[in-house]
Amino acid sequence: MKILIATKNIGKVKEFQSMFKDLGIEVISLLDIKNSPDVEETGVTFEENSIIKAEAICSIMKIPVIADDSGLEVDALEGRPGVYSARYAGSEKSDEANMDKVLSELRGVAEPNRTARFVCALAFARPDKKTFVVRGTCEGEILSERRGNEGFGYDPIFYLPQLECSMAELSKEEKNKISHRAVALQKLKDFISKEDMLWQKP
Ligand SMILES: O=c1nc[nH]c2c1ncn2[C@H]1C[C@H](O)[C@@H](COP(=O)(O)OP(=O)(O)OP(=O)(O)O)O1
Ligand SMILES: [Mg+2]
Repeated sequence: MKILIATKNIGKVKEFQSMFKDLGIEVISLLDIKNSPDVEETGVTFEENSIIKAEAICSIMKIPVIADDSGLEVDALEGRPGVYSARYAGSEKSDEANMDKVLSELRGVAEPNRTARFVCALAFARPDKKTFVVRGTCEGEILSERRGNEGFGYDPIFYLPQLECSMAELSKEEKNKISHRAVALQKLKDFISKEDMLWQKP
């Protein structure tokens, strides 16, 4: 079985591949499809954007699609960069420039006020069915400099107090146990298996 993830972010694709491996499900993405469209993220919430991306690609491809809209919410910045996380420092979508911008905006902010969370909305769109959307979060703090080389995006500046390391210091397997994406995907799996049980009722 194959599932299409409506994303062009290689970091997300690798995490989904790893998280679906145990189910024997092969993950493909928009990076495997020639001339796949860029869907504009016009929503104001993660949920809205994930639904827009999933439904746009589902209506073109006519197969079930999962889309991920995710980002970083920093409390001292009133929730920014939020849904603008990917384009925070400009439309060219640079992880390095985005991290630099958050670090400089938080310069001088003391540790107890550097709380933040990663948020992930996953929308599951299917032809002729109602789209289902879930949210997962992961709480942490913003470091004052980068730590670690794993993961992608804002991982090097995101500190996990319980684990006493940054998200970029975790292996892929460790990140996929605790991340916002893993929490959301578990909710989606629960939904899909419940639905399966309903179908199987005599
Ligand atoms: O686990 C994560 N670890 C670190 N950073 C993360 C993570 N998850 C999302 N992020 C950041 C990356 C990007 O700045 C934004 C997502 O933006 P978002 O529009 O959902 O994704 P994207 O434009 O890279 O790819 P696409 O829209 O094709 O799925 O949040
Ligand atoms: Mg995007």
